[in-house]
Amino acid sequence: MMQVTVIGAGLMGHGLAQVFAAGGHAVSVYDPHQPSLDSLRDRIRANLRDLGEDESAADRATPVADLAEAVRNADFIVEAALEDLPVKQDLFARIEAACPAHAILASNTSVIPITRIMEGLRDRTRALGTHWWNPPFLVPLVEVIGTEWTAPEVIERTMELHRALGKIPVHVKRDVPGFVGNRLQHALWREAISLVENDICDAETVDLVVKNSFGRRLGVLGPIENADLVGTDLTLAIHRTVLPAVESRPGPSPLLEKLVQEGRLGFKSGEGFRRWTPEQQAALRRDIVTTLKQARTNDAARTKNAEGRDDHEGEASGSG
Ligand SMILES: NC(=O)c1ccc[n+]([C@@H]2O[C@H](COP(=O)([O-])OP(=O)(O)OC[C@H]3O[C@@H](n4cnc5c(N)ncnc54)[C@H](O)[C@@H]3O)[C@@H](O)[C@H]2O)c1
Repeated sequence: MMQVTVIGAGLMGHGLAQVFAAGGHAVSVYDPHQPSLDSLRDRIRANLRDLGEDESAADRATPVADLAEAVRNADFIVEAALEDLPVKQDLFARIEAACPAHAILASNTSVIPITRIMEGLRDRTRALGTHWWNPPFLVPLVEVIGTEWTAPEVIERTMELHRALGKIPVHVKRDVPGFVGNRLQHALWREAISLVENDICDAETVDLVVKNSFGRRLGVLGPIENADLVGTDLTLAIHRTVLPAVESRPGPSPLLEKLVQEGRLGFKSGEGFRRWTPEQQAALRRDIVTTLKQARTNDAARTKNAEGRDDHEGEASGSG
């Protein structure tokens, strides 16, 4: 078991601390905002209760108000503070000055290149990105992003650490903005917003289309699998017609800029592209958690079935 430090006790930080603690690690959590530290264990306990898991894992997460103390004995440090480059650069400089020489340093940034965050460090071979998804205890993927300086064994040890937690770590070979997941996700959002901006359909229709068509399959059929399934020849024919027509603007949509200028910020103001009552917001949040929990149950059942098949095959070949 390792000594893990999580920097930032917000939405992602408390969830990461929960997963490491549930995995048996001792976890220190640093945040400069004392109320976030005070509520840390209660938030983790509430999540574990909701998942039907052992709440005592929360006791392995220790809030620490001093950064140097939080990282002093760490083997693995992951930062989940604000999505702000100077804040992250400053944090890693202070972390490097106080942590052991063997500790691995990771950032959970959503889209900022890891190279930019880690460029000022003395030892950049032990620094990398680990990009989790919200909620961290229900979404399995963690993108592990190396820079040109990251040592291969640091990538491998980080992949192994997350695999042992039951996560699905993937190695992103080049440190590009948005890594893999957010590039794919925001390519879709760009087109979604463009369809509304160009009055091809309304905002509600975009969501209805995605949720009731290819969105239904996405959990079991990735885009590359799908291209192979229908055939690369059909995919090529479709791309020749569709790609010249889809949005290719290199910056944000003017419609998105306008919404933000007008204070139409989505859930937090009650209106964004669409209007949202508090009841609708609560219902959507509930649906997300219910669906993700169901997906987790399905994953566990699939793994159990696969193990059962392996045992059976083993028996069959053994007796054959
Ligand atoms: N929210 C998501 O879905 C999501 C998913 C993946 C990655 N991320 C990334 O994870 C990071 C955290 O996001 P979040 O959604 O948890 O944000 P959040 O606002 O919920 O939490 C950020 C926390 O950082 C703390 N903080 C502020 N300044 C700090 C400092 N100098 N040192 C340490 N902690 C500090 C704040 O007090 C707060 O508790 C961001 O980089 C974000 O882009 C977010």
